[in-house]
Amino acid sequence: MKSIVRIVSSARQLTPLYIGIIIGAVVTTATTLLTPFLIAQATQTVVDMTTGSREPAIMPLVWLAVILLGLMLANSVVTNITGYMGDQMSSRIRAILSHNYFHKLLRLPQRYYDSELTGTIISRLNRSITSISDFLQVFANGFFTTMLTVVVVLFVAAWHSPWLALLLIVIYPTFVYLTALTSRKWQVWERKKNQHYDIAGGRFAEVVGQLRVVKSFTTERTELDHFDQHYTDAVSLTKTQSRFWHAMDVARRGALDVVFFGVYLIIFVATAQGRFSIGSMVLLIQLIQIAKAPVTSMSYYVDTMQRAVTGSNEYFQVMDEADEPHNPLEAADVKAIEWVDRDPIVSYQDVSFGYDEDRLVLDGIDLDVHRGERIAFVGESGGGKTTLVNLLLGLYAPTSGTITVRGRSVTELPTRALRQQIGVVFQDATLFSGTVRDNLLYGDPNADEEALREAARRANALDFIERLPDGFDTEIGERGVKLSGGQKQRISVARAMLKDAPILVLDEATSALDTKAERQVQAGLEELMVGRTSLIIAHRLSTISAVDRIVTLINGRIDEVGSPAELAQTNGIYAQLLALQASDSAAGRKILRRFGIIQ
Ligand SMILES: Nc1ncnc2c1ncn2[C@@H]1O[C@H](COP(=O)(O)OP(=O)(O)OP(=O)(O)O)[C@@H](O)[C@H]1O
Repeated sequence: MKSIVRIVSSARQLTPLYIGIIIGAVVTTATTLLTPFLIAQATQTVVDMTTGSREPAIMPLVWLAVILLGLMLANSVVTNITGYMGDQMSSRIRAILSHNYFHKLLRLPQRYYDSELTGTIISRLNRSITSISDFLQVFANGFFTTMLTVVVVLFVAAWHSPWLALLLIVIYPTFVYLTALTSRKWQVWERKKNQHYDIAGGRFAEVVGQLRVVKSFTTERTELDHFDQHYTDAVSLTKTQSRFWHAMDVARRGALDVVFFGVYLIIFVATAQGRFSIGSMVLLIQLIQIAKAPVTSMSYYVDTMQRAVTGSNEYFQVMDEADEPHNPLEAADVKAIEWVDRDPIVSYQDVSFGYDEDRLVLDGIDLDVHRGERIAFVGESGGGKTTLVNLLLGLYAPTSGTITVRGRSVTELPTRALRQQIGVVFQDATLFSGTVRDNLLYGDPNADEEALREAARRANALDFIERLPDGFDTEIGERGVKLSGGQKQRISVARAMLKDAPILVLDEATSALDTKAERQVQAGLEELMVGRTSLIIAHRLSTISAVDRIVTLINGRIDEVGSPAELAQTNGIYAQLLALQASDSAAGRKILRRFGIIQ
């Protein structure tokens, strides 16, 4: 319940709508509640006229009918105005909650995503937000109406008979108590069901995103079976959950029916004994009918509320995760940062790091990268090359030691300012759906047509872009599926070119390309590296033969640092890999593969 209060207060700007809906609901209820009084009045008038205790006349009855019409019309209008406000509230609350959730996800550290599936994150968002907005709408429309109805019915009942009122007073809390008793158990099942939906949803998104892999391994059936299993489990949990809920509901309503039996009995007997007039009887019966509605719809309220409680708990579980140390959405005043532009531009000082507490991936790394230098990392696959770069980008903080960029510690720099200094070309050219232009503008949203063309030209991409059906405006599909590997890479090189950062990280992708495509991408990369400091994660010995220095890593430690010519002579990893590449033996290829040098 606390979490629902948190949700409502996090959307405080909707207060006028909340109030409008409450007022609307109260007016609607008032018009509904006045109707029985008028009908009772009309009934009594007719009875009095037919029994001769009043002069027969049409006009009083016409007036009563006209007032009834007025009430009904008012009811229709106000109901619809309230409905309109309810729609507004629910869509705005959806917008606010979704914004906050996405905003939060963009601020969460990389570590959070290491153990979460994208599909799970999405299905959790949809479920929690739908349940919360549904509840708020039901609550705003229903709660105050119910309270008002209950109060009016109790007063009118007490006016006629204290026993009647007493019976009714017992009903409401008993019903709420019985419902709450079953609710806790219901929620446990609901959480379990949601876990199944989340796992299935997570896998679903992963499979759809990598359908080529699934098709090539012909695992469609297995994937579908796993998916179905989660839904089958959820269905069987629902059976138990729903059977329990409805059995309890029968018990609750049964108890209620007994009480109403008593209420009706009192009314009938009292009227027969002449203690209530016919008009009073008609009034009371109608009011009891109205009073019954909130009690029976209470199950629905509680049901919606339960979903909202579970949903909002899940929502806040994400919202309460710790952010990245520096909010990457904060517009950092890059100009205000005092960079120390002396050599080295990047420095690792005794840096150690492990993703898990008990295993170091990097151990005591000391390395200075000089301005304008090209430096390549060579090491066994899983040896920590990407991790070195992850730390540089501030995606993870070193366990110990310091990394500086332009003289400033990475962990102390605003994330935005740090990442604006570093351009990255990822191994799997990570493009987005949309046009070629959209993807290039990702590097610099303000780039003009000329700048786009120039970057594309230098990245060796202009020719093929111009041959695309709509040139720069060609849609490239999800993650760029409509382009070849080499084309995607060249666009991602052009994108990095437009970002124009002084430091470059190249996670070499050329190993996945054929020789021609590799040459084209390599030419683009050469252009990109001009005038920048480049850190290259090497997957090809040929492409790193021209770097300034090579760093070899063994077991998370630096083994050797030197120029390609120097290292070719030392009999270290690099020299051995060169020799293996020349020999072309099967054993040699295996080792090269281990070093990620060949596929
Ligand atoms: N997000 C992560 N969570 C836990 N462990 C990780 C994570 N990323 C990498 N590792 C582990 O850290 C080690 C170093 O990984 P890293 O990606 O830095 O290697 P690499 O040298 O870049 O490998 P490759 O050349 O194959 O890309 C590996 O043992 C890997 O299993």
